[in-house]
Amino acid sequence: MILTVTLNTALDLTYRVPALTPHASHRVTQVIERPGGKGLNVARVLGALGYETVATGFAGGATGATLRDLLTTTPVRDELVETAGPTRRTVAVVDTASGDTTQLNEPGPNVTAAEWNAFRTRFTELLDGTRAVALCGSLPPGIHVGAYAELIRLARTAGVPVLLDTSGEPLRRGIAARPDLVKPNAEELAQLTGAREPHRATRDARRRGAHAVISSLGPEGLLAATPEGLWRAAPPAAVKGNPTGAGDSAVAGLLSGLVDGAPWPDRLIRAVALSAATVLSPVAGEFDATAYEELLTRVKVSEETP
Ligand SMILES: O=P(O)(O)OC[C@@]1(O)O[C@H](CO)[C@@H](O)[C@@H]1O
Repeated sequence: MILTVTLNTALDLTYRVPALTPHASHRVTQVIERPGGKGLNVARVLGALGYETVATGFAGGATGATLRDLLTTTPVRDELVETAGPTRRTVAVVDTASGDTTQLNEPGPNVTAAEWNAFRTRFTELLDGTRAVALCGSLPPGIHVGAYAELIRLARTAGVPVLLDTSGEPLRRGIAARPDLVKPNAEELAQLTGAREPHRATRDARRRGAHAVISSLGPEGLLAATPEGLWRAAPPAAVKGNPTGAGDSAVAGLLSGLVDGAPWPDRLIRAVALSAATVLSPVAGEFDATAYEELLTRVKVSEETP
């Protein structure tokens, strides 16, 4: 079983408008509602690929109830812990004319110390029988910045490989707890290391404690610094669409490769193919299955000199 953690789950709304203009009023031509937050997207992609997947984190209020209702329509097992505060909403506004997406993320509920303790107990129980765990997304208010570092230590004690995908101070502290994998994007990596050049930033992030660092370079694919070598993986051509959730699908690809014991180049091919196939689908947490199968044969991986 693969476990995903989303401490700040979200009811994701995707709005499509003909053309987004600042200071103007818009008619929304399409509304899509999905259970979201980065870890839930990862879980939904893994579930669609046929992996037994469990999602934990927090959910509360009317938005939390809707999110949990929607989750029952997916293969993902719901192990979310109830909060008194309501789950946030996020809005992705897709501009049909330009193809660009604008993202608006609410901060999330104020999680209490008692709720955090209940979550930690559930997380520790779930680690028994878990083959890999992913910790994903922002922290809701009330959760301490070292929360991911704490969960990484619990996973490591239980002998479960752990992947971290977050940003800012939670990423800095999390890396120091020595996760097996981190997947920052180029901007998050630059903020963490102060280095803009991707090779330098990726190597620097590894020195801070992560066993392997997979940096997403947007349409240019992934750069991976691992104990076995340095690789670059890229899609055959840039894909146009909604990039929301592309990074989460890359995480799903990396986790599927990890639990299958696939070599690094294969893991990267899956991650890039899933990521591109997600850009081609209208919403995060879903992918174009036909494009995915085709991309698996066309993603290019090259070994780089350190
Ligand atoms: O505020 P966070 O947790 O960093 O990001 C939340 C979020 O924008 O990320 C996903 C795309 O990766 C969306 O589905 C989701 O709601």
